[in-house]
Amino acid sequence: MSSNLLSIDIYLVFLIDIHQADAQNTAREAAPMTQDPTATAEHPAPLIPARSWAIIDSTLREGEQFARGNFKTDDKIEIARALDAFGAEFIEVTTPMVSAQTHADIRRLTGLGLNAKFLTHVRCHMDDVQRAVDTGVDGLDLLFGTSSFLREFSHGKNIGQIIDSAQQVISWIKTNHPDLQIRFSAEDTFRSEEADLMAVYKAVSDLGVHRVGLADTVGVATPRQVYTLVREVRKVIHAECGIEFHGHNDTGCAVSNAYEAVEAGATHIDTTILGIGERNGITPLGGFLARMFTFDPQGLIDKYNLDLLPELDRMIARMVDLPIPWNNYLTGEFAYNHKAGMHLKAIYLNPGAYEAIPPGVFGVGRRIQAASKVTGKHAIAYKAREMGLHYGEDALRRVTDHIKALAEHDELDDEHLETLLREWVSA
Ligand SMILES: CC(=O)SCCNC(=O)CCNC(=O)[C@H](O)C(C)(C)COP(=O)(O)OP(=O)(O)OC[C@H]1O[C@@H](n2cnc3c(N)ncnc32)[C@H](O)[C@@H]1OP(=O)(O)O
Ligand SMILES: O=C(O)CCC(=O)C(=O)O
Ligand SMILES: [Mg+2]
Repeated sequence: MSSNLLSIDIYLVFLIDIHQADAQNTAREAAPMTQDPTATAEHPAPLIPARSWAIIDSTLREGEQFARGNFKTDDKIEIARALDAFGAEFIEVTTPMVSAQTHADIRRLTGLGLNAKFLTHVRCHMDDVQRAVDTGVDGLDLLFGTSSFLREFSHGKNIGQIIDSAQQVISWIKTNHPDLQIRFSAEDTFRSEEADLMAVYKAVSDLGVHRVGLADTVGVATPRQVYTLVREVRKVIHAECGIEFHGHNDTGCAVSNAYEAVEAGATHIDTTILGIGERNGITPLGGFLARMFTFDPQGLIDKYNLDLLPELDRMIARMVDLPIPWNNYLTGEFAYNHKAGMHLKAIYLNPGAYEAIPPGVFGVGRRIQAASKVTGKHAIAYKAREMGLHYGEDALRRVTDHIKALAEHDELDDEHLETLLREWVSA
């Protein structure tokens, strides 16, 4: 055989280089956030620290409103345990008003002794709240639609009546169940009048709710609108009152909108695993984490067991009997597929050249697709070296061109490429 065998040492050094580059990529620091009092010159604060926001995962509430979300008791327990193992701070469950079985399931879930706090999503109505308080949840997520659409076609109440109901319900909870967290959300926030919203948010904040919610119920808000409104709401509520954002994905902005909400000061973001929910769903857990990872990698690594994300996505895909989308954030089949020659040259030297987030952190691997018409000589040389083969410059050019020409007509898989490279050397 005429090729020089690449020694195992060189091969290992090469692999280690890739892993070191991954680690550097993970630990790279984002721009400093000047208003963070803990920041120092040596340890500048990340742009958006992960400790400034929490996840309210609503797979067991919004996710039950997904076309194929019909979770049985055992499914709910599996989902809750998996979210808890992942480190989700809050788990939102459906209202106990749905059925006696749902009521019993919530009690079962809250009895599991998990670290995550359970919240149940209920209408702003005494019947619902009284049914919810004996389920063992940590908090109640109240809502009332404030847009003219929902005032006219859903519940028929005006803003004054909404505030009166909120007062009755919130006062009752605070008097009778002072340990419960209370959140009040203005459903369809982004199609509501700003003056109405401010009146409602100020009233419920004065009544002592722990969080107010902004809901982009039909997925119509733009990132700039979300940013602006969160800032405005901040001005009328008490300093200790949190802000939650819930965003649908009808116009493809659910992740961007959640990010803008956090940037503007939101403290809680609603997500579901794989983004399942009414219509085409809400902010997906994985997509939101991918977005936020780039600002504070270490903060996310400290807060969550990120490498469990693929298991969460697989679990929900199995339960709703759908595949994980091929282009899903982080866990899609091709989310870390590298193919073009110019990319492959750089990726072998440092994966960070074409990856914003190291896949290993989220428990996924990358795929190098070296055999295609868009490949290049560096990729072929690397692939050959992995196999212990070495080509001179002319031979490398020729074998590369041969592979490119073949790939114009045929799909070449790894096995085919390896056979071809081996035969080329011994020919
Ligand atoms: C955008 C969202 O995702 S909001 C959350 C949606 N979640 C759900 O709907 C939970 C699942 N729902 C259910 O199981 C049922 O709809 C129930 C048990 C809540 C109510 O069932 P029903 O009594 O049969 O009423 P139905 O669902 O047909 O109508 C909704 C009722 O809620 C009322 N309503 C709507 N929003 C609110 C609110 N925020 N606060 C109080 N009442 C409300 C409506 O006025 C209507 O009551 P009405 O018949 O007295 O006018
Ligand atoms: O309660 C909320 O804030 C959100 C309710 C909801 O699912 C929505 O408005 O889309
Ligand atoms: Mg929703």
